[in-house]
Parts: sequence; C-alpha cells; structure tokens
Amino acid sequence: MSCIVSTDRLTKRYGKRAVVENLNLRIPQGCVYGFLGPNGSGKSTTMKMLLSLIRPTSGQVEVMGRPMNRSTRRELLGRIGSLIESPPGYGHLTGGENMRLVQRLLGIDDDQVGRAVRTVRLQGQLDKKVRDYSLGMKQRLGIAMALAREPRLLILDEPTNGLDPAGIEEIRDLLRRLAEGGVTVMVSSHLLGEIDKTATMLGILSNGRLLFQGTRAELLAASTPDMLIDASHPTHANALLTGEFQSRLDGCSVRLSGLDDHATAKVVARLVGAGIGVHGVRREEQSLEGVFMDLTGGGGL
Ligand SMILES: Nc1ncnc2c1ncn2[C@@H]1O[C@H](COP(=O)(O)OP(=O)(O)OP(=O)(O)O)[C@@H](O)[C@H]1O
Repeated sequence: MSCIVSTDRLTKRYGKRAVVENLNLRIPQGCVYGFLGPNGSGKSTTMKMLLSLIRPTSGQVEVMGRPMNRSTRRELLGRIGSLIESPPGYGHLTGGENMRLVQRLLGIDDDQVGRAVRTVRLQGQLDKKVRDYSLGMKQRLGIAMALAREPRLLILDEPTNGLDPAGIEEIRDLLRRLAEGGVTVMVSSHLLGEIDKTATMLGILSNGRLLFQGTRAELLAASTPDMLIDASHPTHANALLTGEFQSRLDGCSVRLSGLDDHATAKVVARLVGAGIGVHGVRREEQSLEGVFMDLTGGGGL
C-alpha cells in the first residue's frame, strides 16, 4: 500500500497535556480518508501538524514519501490544498474577486482557476459578494481556493459543519468526484453519518489517540456484536449466566456482550446442561454508529 501521508508517533502537548498522542496515520494514495472523532479529540491539531501550521512536540510527518520539515515544507505545501476551520475568503469581495486573488498569489492561469470553480459548481455565483453566500457556497468557495493549485492531497477540516442535508450531500458528491480524479482527500468530522458513505478509509480519534484505522468493513469486523439467546426459561437462563458472563434479560431473550465463539459454545452447553431449552442463538446486526459509539465511549454522535 502506497501512502501519501504517514505519521510516526506524532504527538502534540500543551503544557503537560497531550492533545494528540503517538499517532501512526496511514493514508493510502487516492482514497477518501474519513478522520472521525468527538469534538476536542484532536482532529484539527493533527491536521495542522500535517500541514506544518503547528509544530509537533515529537514524532514525524511524511507526505508524498518525504519528511515534512522546514526545508521541504514549501515544496510539499505546493501540492497540498487545505481548508482548516472557518471558510476563507473576503466577505466584501465577490467569489470571482477572491479567486483572482488566489490566482495572483499562486501565479496560475485562467484555465486552472476555471477548473477549480467548475469542480465545486460555483461558476454561476462568481459575481455575488461572499458575505451574501450561503454557508454551503462559502465552503465550496473555500474548497475551490484549496483546489486552485491542483493539489494531489486535499485536507479538509469539518467541511460539512453547519450545512443542511442538501449541502452535506453536495460536499460528499464533490469528495467522491475528486477521489475519482486521483486526488487523495482527508476529511474530518465528528459525525460518522456525514462521511462514512464517502470515506474508503476511516481513522477514529478519541482523546488524542487513534482507536481504529482501516476500512469500514474492517471496523465492523473488529467489533463483537451482542449475542441474543432465545431460551425456554429466559429468567432462569439469565440468572445462571450472569455471574460469569455479561448477560441481561432483553424481552424474551438473554443478551450477552463481548462473547466470542468459544464463550458462545460454553454458554450453550451451560444452559443445556441445566435443562434449559435453547431455541435460538444469533448475533445482533451492528450499525457502524454503534461501533463508533462503543469505540469513542459515546462522545461523538
Ligand atoms: N493552542 C492550544 N493551547 C492549548 N490547548 C489547545 C490548543 N489548541 C487546541 N487545544 C486543545 O486541544 C484539544 C483538541 O483540540 P482540536 O481542535 O484539535 O480538536 P478537534 O477534534 O478538532 O475538535 P473540534 O471538532 O471541536 O474542532 C482541545 O481540548 C483543545 O482545547
């Protein structure tokens, strides 16, 4: 797997407090990487370190196969587009004027600016003042500004924050199109539902630590869904199991958490041995939200 971004024990401390701790990010080239975590978990701090906007306390950042440091920073940033915190752009200028400022700053031609604007579908709104834009339009302008340099990597901090469902869908669609065009996108959110359908890779952060990194399918596989057992005498069955296992009554079933295959066989044998009829044994379907909640201690949704 070729990674466009990787970090090695990336850490940021403020005073004694570690805000980001020992992060080993692996962002494969060409993916949409969903960087998820509750508010305050350290997503923005991590992204700022990737962009060399703040300096890590310890650890390394490697981008496009090269260490990000003072001597490589300028060149690497030339191929990275970013949108961190609130959307940029001067409110008293029009979208077009804002884009022209970016054009002059980067020394790029009209075609390149036109492509960025068309990608975010803002070509019909360039004569409007940015202060009159909706939040979604401001976000799209911010993304167009980030795209103007035609980056290989795009880092977006909560681009769907505050958007209505239609605006969220527009950003999702945009991220998909960008990835199809070969741009690697790292996008953060505190809401799983906003990016899980778009992201091909997920990294889950909680209290500055990476709890999980992998595909959506791997995330589901990593969790152990509850087991539900239908028994002839559920109350009796629960009483029998509760000392040794995490069990509780759930309607007419007994619900057991964290049960692997071996423990399941043991539970069934125990019940049958006690003369209790076992009518059904099934694992509960678990949603991605459920897994995310379990991993982050319920702080994110
Ligand atoms: N300059 C700073 N000095 C001290 N603490 C800071 C500083 N910057 C960030 N923090 C703290 O670091 C923690 C992580 O903040 P960060 O903004 O990275 O989180 P986040 O996951 O992006 O959250 P949000 O979604 O709310 O922006 C927070 O508790 C924040 O208060």
